[in-house]
Amino acid sequence: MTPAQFSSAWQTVAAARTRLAGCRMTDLFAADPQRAARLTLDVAGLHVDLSKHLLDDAALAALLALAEAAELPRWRTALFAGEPINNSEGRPALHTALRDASPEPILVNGQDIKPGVAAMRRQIADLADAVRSGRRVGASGQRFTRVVNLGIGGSYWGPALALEALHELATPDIRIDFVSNVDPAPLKRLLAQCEPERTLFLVSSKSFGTTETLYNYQAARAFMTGQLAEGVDRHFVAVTASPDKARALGFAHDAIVTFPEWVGGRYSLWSAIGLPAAIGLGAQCFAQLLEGAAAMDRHFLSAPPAHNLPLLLGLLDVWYASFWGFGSRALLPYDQGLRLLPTYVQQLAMESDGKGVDRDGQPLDYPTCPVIWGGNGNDGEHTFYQLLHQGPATIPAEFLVCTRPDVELPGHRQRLVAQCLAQAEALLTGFDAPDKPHARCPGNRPSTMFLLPGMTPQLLGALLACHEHRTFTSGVLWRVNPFDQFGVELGKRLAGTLERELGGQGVPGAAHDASTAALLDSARGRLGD
Ligand SMILES: O=P(O)(O)OC[C@H]1O[C@](O)(CO)[C@@H](O)[C@@H]1O
Repeated sequence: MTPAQFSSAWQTVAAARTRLAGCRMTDLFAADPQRAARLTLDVAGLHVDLSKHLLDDAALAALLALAEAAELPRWRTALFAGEPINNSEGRPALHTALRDASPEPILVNGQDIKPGVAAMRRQIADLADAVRSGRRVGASGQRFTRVVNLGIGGSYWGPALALEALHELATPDIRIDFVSNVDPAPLKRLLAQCEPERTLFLVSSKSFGTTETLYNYQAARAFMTGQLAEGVDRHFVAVTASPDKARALGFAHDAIVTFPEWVGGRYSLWSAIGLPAAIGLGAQCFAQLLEGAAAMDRHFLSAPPAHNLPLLLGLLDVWYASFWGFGSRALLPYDQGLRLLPTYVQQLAMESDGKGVDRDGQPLDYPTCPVIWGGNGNDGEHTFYQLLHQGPATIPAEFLVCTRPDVELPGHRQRLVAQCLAQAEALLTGFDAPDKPHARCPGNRPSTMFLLPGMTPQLLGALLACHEHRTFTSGVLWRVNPFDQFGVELGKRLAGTLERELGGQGVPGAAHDASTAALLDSARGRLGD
């Protein structure tokens, strides 16, 4: 791609946007009876309707041309081949290799990584089986009935989401808990409830340098040391890409499960970070999750662009954020088990594409990642949908509902599906009330609809991989590096300084703005009480 080609393709999309300024989606449907069918895809078990979007064929063609001009096919090949596309950190982003069952080698620095991946998968399966079967027990010989994952961000959301989404498949014999943040209350409450002899802690951190996780580890370790006469080590396993740091904290070689540095934190569910899910759901179920993701990988690699689900979703994300100026996107699962999906995607998309400079550090002159937000769709109807329907801003919505047989509580699922479909219809068609402006819904608000036939490990894997690849697609079009996250570092550094100051230590060179200095003084007095 030359900058001129890219810029010309960008201008063509901008012109399409200008042309569609007053377009009504209902007119697009009226002009093309096949629109719904043409813009609905069935991929890896996901049935996805993309027809309710502010997009006609010419605009779609312009977006597809922009993807070509941004060299999306070349970047996609580079992603899967393990090229160091995370250029600021000089490494590949090979989450796809974690679920690739093909025999072809993938070389990183001249070495085939596949045997290492296979060994990690065996280690995950062995540990999960050992805990579930009671082969691995605590210091007093008792089976583990509770596993506590200490980890945050990517070392938390993925396994927590998988366990909630697939709760029907989880063993009732082992309770899996997560403690992520450094707020003392959740860990204290959990420690008060747990039976130390039957509790296993997983200390999950790619870097093994994340303060929240290390604080929680130290507290949990101190608690267990006070409770058990001996054998505390048997109750802690480190899951990390930095085994040296775990060893430095006293973890023995056989108490460390490692995964490769080239797995990004927010892409790490498929690695040993998925261990809580493998223990709760079983190794076979975990393997099926990876199979589903691999099916989406194959689709993303091989489907023609106009029928490629993650690619089209990524294009729509760019279309709305950069060309229409829509500043947020709502994820609305009508499924209690997918309660954490918006948060998971929030980290995935916002930490990946929330950038203001391109891969080479040059400032961008267009908006990139919108704010991703959302929550359970049915609860949302009674909480924030008012703003979706009548607020002044357009917020593209993404609905998801499972259409499995209505047998759990007769009538409930049918009603749930009806409500989900109704909201998308209402956003599209709106409601005219000439004499009552406060009752008028403008409509013409875009949405995507995902129908899933149920919730299985394969479907969940495909869904999450779809979000990964759409995030990658939009990142390529925005020309950002989706695999670093330097923006989170500044706050961590400042917190280190403030923490020492709150503790009464002087920090040479520390200087604060007047507001922070005053707050520091107030807080210092109160913390000391
Ligand atoms: O797994 P780690 O290294 O503890 O990091 C936790 C999270 O912190 C982040 O680095 C952001 O601070 C995320 O990218 C990551 O998922």
